[in-house]
Amino acid sequence: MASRRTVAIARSLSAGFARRQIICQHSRNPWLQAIRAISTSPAPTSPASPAPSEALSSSPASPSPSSSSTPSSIINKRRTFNITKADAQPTISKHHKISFDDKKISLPWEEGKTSTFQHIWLRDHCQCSSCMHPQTKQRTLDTFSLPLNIRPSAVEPKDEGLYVKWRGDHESLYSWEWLHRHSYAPRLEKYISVQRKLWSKTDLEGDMPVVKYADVMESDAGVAEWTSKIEIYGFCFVEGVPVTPEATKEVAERIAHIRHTHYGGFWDFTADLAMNDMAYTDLALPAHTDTTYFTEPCGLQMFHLLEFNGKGGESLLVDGFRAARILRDEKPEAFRTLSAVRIPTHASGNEGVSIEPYTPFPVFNHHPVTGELVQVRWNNEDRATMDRWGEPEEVEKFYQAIFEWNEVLKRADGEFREQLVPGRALIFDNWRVLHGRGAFSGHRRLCGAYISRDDFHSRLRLTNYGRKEILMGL
Ligand SMILES: C[N+](C)(C)CCCC[C@H](N)C(=O)O
Ligand SMILES: O=C(O)CCC(=O)C(=O)O
Ligand SMILES: [Fe+2]
Repeated sequence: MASRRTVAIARSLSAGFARRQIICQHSRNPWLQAIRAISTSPAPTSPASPAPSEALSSSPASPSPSSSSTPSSIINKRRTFNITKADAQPTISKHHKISFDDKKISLPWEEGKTSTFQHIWLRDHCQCSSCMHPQTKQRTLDTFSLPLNIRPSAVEPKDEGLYVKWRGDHESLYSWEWLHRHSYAPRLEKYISVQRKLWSKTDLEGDMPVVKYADVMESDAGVAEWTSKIEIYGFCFVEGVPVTPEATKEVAERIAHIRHTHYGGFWDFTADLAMNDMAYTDLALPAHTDTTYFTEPCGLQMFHLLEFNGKGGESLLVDGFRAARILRDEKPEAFRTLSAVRIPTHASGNEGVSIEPYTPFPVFNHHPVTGELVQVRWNNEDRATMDRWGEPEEVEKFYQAIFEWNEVLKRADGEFREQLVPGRALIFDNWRVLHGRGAFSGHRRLCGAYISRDDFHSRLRLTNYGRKEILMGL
């Protein structure tokens, strides 16, 4: 645990060349203190480079058994998953005075903590309609017209919030809730958000994420339920979808516009190699995530089986975040390797298409500040030639790691298998859940679409928390 500013220089296992990354851990800032650069940490031999288990301790990939209870915010009591705040409206202390010096304002909260805000920061974040465009919510204030040493001439608590009169006469009013929410010194973590449920096959028995077509089509409350289930479980079925590509497309578009790729927008395909990709064959596809060859892989993927007259073709889902946690716990070395080694990928089966990301990415991608696992990218079929290594041992180490990862992915208790059926569409989070299908014979027609992660996230938050709540957090 870093008690002062620590700079850890981690030599990563990157395929190709020795990269150096500087990871700063600043003890006084709880946000930065959480920095755990898993993806670049060397073996946990020095105290400055935490073991993965420690580093992921607050992440969705590793809820500790004791903290796995579902927050009340996501219990589906009323069909929507409204956020609830741990606290009532924040109030300012009656016994302590708001004060300011030449640098900052100090705000003592009733709960006993005191937030300090520097003047330049506060003035720059003025919420008034001449500093922030009331319709576009963009900053219209010319930040650079402010004196860097700006100071208030008066500060006063009002019912609605903190009133500040600035030298030079501008007036600002910041609501208590906004101030509490954005307190950075210290950060006041009071707001709960959706927590994921990592699942095994048996966890899903009796707890299957399903929504009704009519609910999703009729109201945003239906979409709130749908998107939150996708967020919590990493996938969700939609029951009762009319068996046409048109109706399926409309369902997908209840979340957001479709992401076009070289496969088109909304796709509708059979095993005819219309596109040169194994998806368009009757071959088996082991668990994978799609579009690992994009700089930003598609966020959601939807499938709806329209026709099937044959044998086999069963679908497979595996919770990649749960599998990552298992690997981290059982084979930490493999987990570290796959958090660091960058795997080149490509899509080049089709004439006129040769796609690769701007840089190769590792299998496990972590939030750069919190260290939490945010994205799994894994498609062994689309892995390109790996011809950039440091030490020769890195090659063996890499193969060891992907063999161990493959073994975890193929454990029966993590595999949820189900035959898709017309009328029951499947949507899943392609950054978390891996999918596959068995080999098949006969005629099989599948349609579906991709949706970008950011568009999904926007819809998830707006339908579940409401615009007012979202804007307050910006
Ligand atoms: C979904 N759709 C049939 C359009 C394409 C499937 C693409 C599969 C590809 N190998 C990948 O991993 O991206
Ligand atoms: O055929 C299927 O069920 C899925 C194929 C696949 O992985 C894909 O289209 O991305
Ligand atoms: Fe796929």
